[in-house]
Amino acid sequence: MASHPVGKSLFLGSFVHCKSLDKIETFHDTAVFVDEKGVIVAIEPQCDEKKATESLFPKLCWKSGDVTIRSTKPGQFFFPGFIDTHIHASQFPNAGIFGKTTLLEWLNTYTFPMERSLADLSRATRVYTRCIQRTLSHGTTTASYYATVSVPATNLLADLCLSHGQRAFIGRCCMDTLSPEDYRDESPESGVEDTRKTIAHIAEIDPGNQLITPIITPRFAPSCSSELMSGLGALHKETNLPIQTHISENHNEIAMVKELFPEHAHYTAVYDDHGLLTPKTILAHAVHISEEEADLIKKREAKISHCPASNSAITSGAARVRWMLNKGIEVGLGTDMSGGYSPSILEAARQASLVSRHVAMTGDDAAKLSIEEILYLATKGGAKVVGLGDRIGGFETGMEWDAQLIGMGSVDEVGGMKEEEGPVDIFGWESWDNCIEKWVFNGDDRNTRAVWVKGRLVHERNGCK
Ligand SMILES: Nc1nc2[nH]cnc2c(=O)[nH]1
Ligand SMILES: [Zn+2]
Repeated sequence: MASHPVGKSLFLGSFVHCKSLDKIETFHDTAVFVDEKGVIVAIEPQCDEKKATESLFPKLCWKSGDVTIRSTKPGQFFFPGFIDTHIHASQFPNAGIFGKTTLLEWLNTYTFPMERSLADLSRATRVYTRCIQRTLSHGTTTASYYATVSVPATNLLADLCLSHGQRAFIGRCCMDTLSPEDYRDESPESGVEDTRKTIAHIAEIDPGNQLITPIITPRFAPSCSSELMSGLGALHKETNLPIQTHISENHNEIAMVKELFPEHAHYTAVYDDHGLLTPKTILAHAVHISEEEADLIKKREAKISHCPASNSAITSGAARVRWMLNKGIEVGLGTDMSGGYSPSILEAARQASLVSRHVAMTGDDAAKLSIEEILYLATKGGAKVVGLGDRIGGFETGMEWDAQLIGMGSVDEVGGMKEEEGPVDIFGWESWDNCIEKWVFNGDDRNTRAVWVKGRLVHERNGCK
């Protein structure tokens, strides 16, 4: 549970964030002042606790007793919270289970049965609680979630994200065809009506969508009738709520779309022709989109969630992220758990690096993504994909404090490292850039010492302050 009420906070020490796609900015001996709404109200360089409290507090009309102070220790730095632009909370128990399947077999074998079983709310409570705890512990401060077809279970996911303090987009999964008879919407009309029920529930629990926002979620074109997609397109037009779906993940899926929707120019056009391709649309995967489709996505200002671990695990393919970025398409990272085996966006970032190297090995050396680029996709890029680019993803005055404290234990000559200090060996001679690289490729949730969303402490690793 979100353990602390939000008060004023002062964060001191070292901060790292992505200034742009190709630039990481590191600042030390800095003070970041966060007000009771979780908003960064001042950033002061060359500032220690004494200067902050004696000179800056009076300017902000802050009293020392009202402020929680957190300082980095050697080897620690604050980093923006990760944004998972595509994750299925309802598939969490299946993480790591995919055998040799590819998408359509994987859906029928593992995925639909698990999702259907969460109509049992006690089971859903266990699964969703653990999913939220686990993603928070990996530094995911914002997640765009698929839930299930069930309205009560989807609303429960919204309740749990709110109570644990995780920023989330909550999608009731819409599908009315080509899915199990007992796990689908009864009709296009009921699919839209049930989506409205989740929208109404979220309006009740979080009016103003401070933390939780509904997201219109047609599962993917093969499992949605044209009527359902039109209804959801109209719902988007009426509410201006965001949309998420899957696109062009797998060759058999694409062939199916061609067969089911022969009158549309291509897969992307199916969504466009139903009013579902907009600046507020998140398209997961886009592994096999054509030049023409990418140009249409750019024209509509729709966004792409790149899910590299999933694309390798269920053998979907290698998305051409450099090509998308060169076209000016906004791209973020998704775990796509449990197509992806891991709830960690750090893992997604390193897999994005490796997948880009596989694309490079097919002849386009420029395809390789740098550390700066993958961390940008994990934070600022993701923030833009979910429509929160002006609020989260970096440390700037006016932005909200969604952050994680990263710590890497040093290898001392006598005792070595304590287990809880994490899996990254730091010898003390590395540059800051090298430390960040080592964190990205060797780090895990043991390095994520604490996590805040909108100024509230939502996770703290035991025994590792
Ligand atoms: N990866 C993935 N692709 C999908 N396409 C339709 N449903 C799904 C899903 O649950 N996961
Ligand atoms: Zn997915």
